[in-house]
Amino acid sequence: METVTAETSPQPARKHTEVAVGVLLRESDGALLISSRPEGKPYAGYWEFPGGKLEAGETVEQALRRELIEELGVTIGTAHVWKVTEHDYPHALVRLHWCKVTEWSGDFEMREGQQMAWQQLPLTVAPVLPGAYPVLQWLSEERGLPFDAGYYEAQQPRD
Ligand SMILES: Nc1nc2c([nH]c(=O)n2[C@@H]2O[C@H](COP(=O)(O)OP(=O)(O)OP(=O)(O)O)[C@@H](O)[C@H]2O)c(=O)[nH]1
Repeated sequence: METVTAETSPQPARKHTEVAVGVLLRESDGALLISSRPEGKPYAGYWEFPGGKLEAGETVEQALRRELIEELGVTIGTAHVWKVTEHDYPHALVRLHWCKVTEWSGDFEMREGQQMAWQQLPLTVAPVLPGAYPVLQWLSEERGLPFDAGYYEAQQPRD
């Protein structure tokens, strides 16, 4: 009888987790809103763009609007998907739907005990979630700024 080992047995395809992410841009100076991941989540303390997973039946825009109310207390205006990326983490295979957001109302409140920062590029907060690097690269290119993934990699915690 053939022995099937963990290495040779077929792996079921991993299902994508769909995530809506907002790139909030401040009109006065083009700063980006970055927030830290709350305690209790994978990658707690890492900096990311605010957002979260789509719930059943939601569009990306609906999920993003809900998440930003839940996390930050602000209600966004219209949001359209700008880019879509994928990232394979040990805890999940995520598909990130990135939306630029220039209009919102309400005062920022850190409803999950996280921190937020308005930042120019390159970011000075660390560490940053690796799944956000492609967007940092595109935003840098739009602004005619260099992008160096090594700068962000060097700030990742080591085992
Ligand atoms: N919000 C956000 N998530 C990101 C970014 N980059 C990135 O790889 N992700 C990944 O996308 C997933 C988002 O899930 P989440 O845990 O923040 O979502 P959520 O708030 O709905 O979580 P929960 O319902 O499990 O509490 C995580 O696996 C996270 O690692 C980013 O810039 N922003």
